[in-house]
Amino acid sequence: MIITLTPNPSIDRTLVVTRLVRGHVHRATAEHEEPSGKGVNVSRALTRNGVDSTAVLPLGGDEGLKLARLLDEEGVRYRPVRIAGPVRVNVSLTEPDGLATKVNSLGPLLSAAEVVALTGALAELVAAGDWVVASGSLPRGVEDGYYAGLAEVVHAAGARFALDSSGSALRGGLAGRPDVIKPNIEELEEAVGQRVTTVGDVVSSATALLGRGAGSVLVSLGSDGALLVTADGAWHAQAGAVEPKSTIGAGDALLAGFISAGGHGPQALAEAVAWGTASVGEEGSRVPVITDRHRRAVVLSDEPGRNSPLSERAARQPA
Ligand SMILES: Nc1ncnc2c1ncn2[C@@H]1O[C@H](COP(=O)(O)OP(=O)(O)OP(=O)(O)O)[C@@H](O)[C@H]1O
Ligand SMILES: O=P(O)(O)OC[C@@]1(O)O[C@H](CO)[C@@H](O)[C@@H]1O
Repeated sequence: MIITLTPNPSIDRTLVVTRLVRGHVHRATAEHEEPSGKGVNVSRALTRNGVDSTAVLPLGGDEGLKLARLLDEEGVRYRPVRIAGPVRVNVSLTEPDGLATKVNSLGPLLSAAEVVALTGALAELVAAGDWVVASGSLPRGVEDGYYAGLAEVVHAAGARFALDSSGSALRGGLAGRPDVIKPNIEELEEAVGQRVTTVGDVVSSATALLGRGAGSVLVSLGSDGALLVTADGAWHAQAGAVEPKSTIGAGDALLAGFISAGGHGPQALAEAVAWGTASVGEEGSRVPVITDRHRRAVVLSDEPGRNSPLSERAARQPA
């Protein structure tokens, strides 16, 4: 089974606006809400595509009740850990071209007992052969080394551990020797302290993270697809740039696809990119149904063109 753990889940509220102007009052032309947080999105994508998954998450307050109801509506299986503080609400302001401006709330402060209960809930569920995907920011009250400790619990049970986080939570998690990590370009740069502008830079930065404990590194590159870097080599997969409706949660869909296909090797990378590409065709944090059309669009290469510039970086260069 694939278990996800999201220490800081959210309700994602999307407000569609015609054009965002700083300092102005905006009237939403449409709005919707989804149950979210990175690991929750992974479980939702797996469930929507018929892959067995359980989401472990802290739930508190009226927002926690609402999140549970939204998960029930999507048929997502979850194991709630009751906490005193309310689940956060993250807001996205989305413009017609798909560009989203996002404000993520801090989330609740977890007590020491609540943190122990969260880890305990996972420890009870995990069994040999499972994958555990731990994702997202750590709420207040949870130490930077939390994901490393979680990795130890997972490995002791004979299961494998995937980590998708950022900043000090990601850096701290490397000590637990996660089997796979899934940074995007900014998270990769932040983890190695170096700017990344070409495919070659991605490979060398990801290789540095292998040296710091990661078993493999799946780097999401936005419209350039994704790179998988392991001790055995590097592979690139891409399905061609599309006009995105929303890229929120695309990285979560990518990771869901990768783990659903076994969590290692080039074929899992190709499946991951099919899921990531399908995701950008959905609004807000909605999760996609993956079809053979998405799979056929993926081009896999075992010789990534190292001098190729990253499109998202090139787009930001001064003219
Ligand atoms: N414009 C695009 N065209 C085609 N595919 C895209 C585009 N943007 C993203 N993708 C697909 O989605 C995957 C994940 O995207 P991205 O790199 O933006 O993830 P992310 O920053 O981790 O996202 P998030 O944190 O919001 O989940 C990419 O690896 C790619 O397969
Ligand atoms: O604040 P975190 O935990 O880093 O990220 C949370 C979040 O931005 O990630 C998901 C997209 O990946 C969203 O659904 C959610 O709002």
